[in-house]
Amino acid sequence: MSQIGIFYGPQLGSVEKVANLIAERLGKDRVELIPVKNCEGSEINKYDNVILGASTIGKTNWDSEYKDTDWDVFATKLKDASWEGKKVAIFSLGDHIQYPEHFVDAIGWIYERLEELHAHVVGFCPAEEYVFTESEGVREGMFLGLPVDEDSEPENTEERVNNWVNRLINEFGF
Ligand SMILES: Cc1cc2nc3c(=O)[nH]c(=O)nc-3n(C[C@H](O)[C@H](O)[C@H](O)COP(=O)(O)O)c2cc1C
Repeated sequence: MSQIGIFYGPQLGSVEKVANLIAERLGKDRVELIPVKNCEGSEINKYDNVILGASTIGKTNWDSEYKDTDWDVFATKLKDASWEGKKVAIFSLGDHIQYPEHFVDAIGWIYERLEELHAHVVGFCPAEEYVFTESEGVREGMFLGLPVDEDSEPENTEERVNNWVNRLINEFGF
């Protein structure tokens, strides 16, 4: 059994690229990559530690019946997993130039759901390392996960991922 499941969506874009980079840095022997499309929440139970990766796309409403993105559906299935004893980390792709007032809001949307489920979330990042106006992903000066901006500052992605993974290795307890 792999120890870490990286559940990510959508496929074929920047989220998938960053999911792969995180998997490489963690070491592919301890990681499995799972697209959230058509995935059941109970799949999460197979892993000791979990990473959830999403893009932030406008005003998606993950609570509604309206099913638009892979995450609209999967977010409603997080409650089907057992979160006890697991550690979970979040990353989101966003664009701090085009969407400075909603930068990586998806981090906040996912965090709120995990909070309701009493999941143990790790992998926070200092907000001062980013330029943006507002984000639902920030509390008390920290992003509640890793923001990555492949649209407007891709040159920072590798270093951001490396630093985050180094912290995660500690926080996951390897
Ligand atoms: C319609 C649309 C809305 C977006 N809204 C936001 C947003 O509110 N906040 C943000 O940080 N990025 C926003 N973005 C930027 C995307 O999150 C970014 O391009 C991301 O890398 C897309 O991931 P993907 O290539 O895996 O699809 C938006 C992009 C699009 C196309």
